[in-house]
Amino acid sequence: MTVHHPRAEPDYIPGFGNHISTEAVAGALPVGRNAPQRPAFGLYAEQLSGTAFTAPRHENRRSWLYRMRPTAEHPPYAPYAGAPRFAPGTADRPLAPNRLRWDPVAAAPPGTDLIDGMTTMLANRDPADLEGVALHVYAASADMTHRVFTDADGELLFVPQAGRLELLTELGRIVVGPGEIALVPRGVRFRARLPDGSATGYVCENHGSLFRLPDLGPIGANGLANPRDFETPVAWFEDRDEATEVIQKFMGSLWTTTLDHSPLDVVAWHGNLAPWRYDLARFNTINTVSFDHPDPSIFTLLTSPSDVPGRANADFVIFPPRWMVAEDTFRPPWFHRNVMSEAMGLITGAYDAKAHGFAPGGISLHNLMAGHGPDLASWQAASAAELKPHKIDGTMAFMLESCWPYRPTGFALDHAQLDYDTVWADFPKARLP
Ligand SMILES: O=C(O)Cc1cc(O)ccc1O
Ligand SMILES: [Fe+2]
Repeated sequence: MTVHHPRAEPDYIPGFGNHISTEAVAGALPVGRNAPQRPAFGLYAEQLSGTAFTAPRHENRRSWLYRMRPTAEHPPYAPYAGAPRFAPGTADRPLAPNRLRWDPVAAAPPGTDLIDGMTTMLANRDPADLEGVALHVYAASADMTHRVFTDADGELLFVPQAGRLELLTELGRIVVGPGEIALVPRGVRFRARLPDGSATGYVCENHGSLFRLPDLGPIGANGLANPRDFETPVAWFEDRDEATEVIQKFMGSLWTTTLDHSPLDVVAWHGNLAPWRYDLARFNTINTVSFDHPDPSIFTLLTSPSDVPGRANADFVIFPPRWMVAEDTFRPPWFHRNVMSEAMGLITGAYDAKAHGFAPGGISLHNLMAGHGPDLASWQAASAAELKPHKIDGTMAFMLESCWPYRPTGFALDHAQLDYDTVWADFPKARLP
């Protein structure tokens, strides 16, 4: 399919991982081959690989880009001195087995763009391992104008909490707001504009195998996130011969170089490695209609498998509005200890296991084997509740669950809530007969 796109607003092509062909200028895409001797208009053909060349066909992801200048044409990168809270490395202190929770980060001072407004909170594994994830939060108040960002360390999953982001990427433009998510593949350059003047949210950075839709097993062929609800932008480019800084995250550090043009100059592309956005309201939530609280894997939207079957490098899980109907059941999340490590964020509303202290924009961390579950107030309320059908509404939380324990950054350790353990204090002792 070739999509021509003359309109000013971004346009999108539906489907997850599809093979797409899109050109912003008619005739820019070669027909029947990827690298003709002379691409149309003097464009440069460039392959962007998201998986190894030899990955099995069903996992193989790559796109061919037709651009005004090759990416290879750039001066050396030097260390970037800005964004002091972005990718500083995790704290060089023993990792305590404590549960941690954070309030939302403060609003951005004026003039803070998305990159300088990023704060890395949690990370596991080294990006060079090609495994693990990091969780960042952002608070931005200014557009990125003459600079772009690219992450060699992994794909970026944006989870806006307030304010929309317009992501102008090499492969097209995406507008994403609270209640939606967007993914920018590893290595794709982009800049972010703020249509609402400011924006806060989360970024899940995945160093491991690409996020994919989970297998559905006995659920069947449909359900959870359906492939057709993912939207990939059509080709778009800017022809701008102005100095443009490129900030790159590479092996856990930030680097900078400056081009004499915008690298968002991809006039056409084809392939199955591309950015996308997804509206969380499209998630087909499945849950019990009898009794007991199912494992939260029932809410998996995306999974990044590890080499161990069934043990995810990272699962991106959401807790959407839903009816609770279970009979003779303690309905909120149960008390548990998990071999997986759980980082959570809250986009809006309240989370049913935490009556107080977990605010939209906040984060909680329950690393492997940390005892956690409902706080005292939630436990009391749910233990006494009349079990009629009840709609949990106006809420959206997410979990980035990983088989690798998370390490907080120094900033995160220094800003954690001091009293989180007390939410599980003073549970009444069981009374035996
Ligand atoms: O800890 C949490 O709040 C996340 C979670 C939710 C749930 O419904 C079951 C298990 C679980 O870890
Ligand atoms: Fe949990």
